Amino acid sequence: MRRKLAAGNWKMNGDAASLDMLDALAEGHPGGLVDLLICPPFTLLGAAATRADASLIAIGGQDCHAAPSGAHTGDISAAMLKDAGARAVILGHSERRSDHGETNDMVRAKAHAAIGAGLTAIICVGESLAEREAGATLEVIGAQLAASLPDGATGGNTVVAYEPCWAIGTGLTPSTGQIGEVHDFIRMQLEQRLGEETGGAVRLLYGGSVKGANAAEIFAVRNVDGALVGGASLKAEDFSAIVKALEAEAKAS
Ligand SMILES: O=C[C@H](O)COP(=O)(O)O
Repeated sequence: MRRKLAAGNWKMNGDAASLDMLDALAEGHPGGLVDLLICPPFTLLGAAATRADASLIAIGGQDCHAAPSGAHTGDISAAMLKDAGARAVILGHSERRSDHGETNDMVRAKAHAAIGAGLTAIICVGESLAEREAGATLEVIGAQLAASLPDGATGGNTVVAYEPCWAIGTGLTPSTGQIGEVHDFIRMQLEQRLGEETGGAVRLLYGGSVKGANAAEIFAVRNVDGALVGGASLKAEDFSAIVKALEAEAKAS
């Protein structure tokens, strides 16, 4: 049985006052029915980890460098994330792929660094609108997954997030049928590559305009084990509505 995971990606948002949401989130969800992860910007990571220390909320980074240390101005290593209190790191988000030209090979190298440092690697994949309209979604996702997935991936060290680029921050979401098709496909690819047991243990998150209003129907889709949430993870109230829907699904399944 895969534990469900609600992960929040604050992207380039938030300041010290934003950390108050961690207290509210912990207070609203004390039971540990699902896993909770918040990924603030690097500047808030240490403070967030300290603030969340007494709660069941894990803190994660939004990126790391593939090298363990060295002359890489402006970058952060996986070990530095770990040292600051992170337990996971998002890798290959479409905004990193488009803003910074990150390739599948780079994502895979970063994932090896993350796992080596004891972090869970959250590998993001997703098609553009043009790719979906061209009927190439599964081909694109399959290629990204094959080349980005780290060697030695397990349910313990790797999570895969499906985030269609056209659904991120737009208010648009794929139909539940479209989400199910991609998640079933990713599950099949994972089982083929890692074996049924290990491939079946890797959690699959959906990301892209998840809100309290659409969370329940998305979480009911087979092979959706939770969400990677952007905008709606900044406020405790918004994120909590999503977590409640995931808790309800966890209870039902
Ligand atoms: O990492 C999160 C995703 O990019 C989703 O962002 P969003 O919930 O603001 O659409």
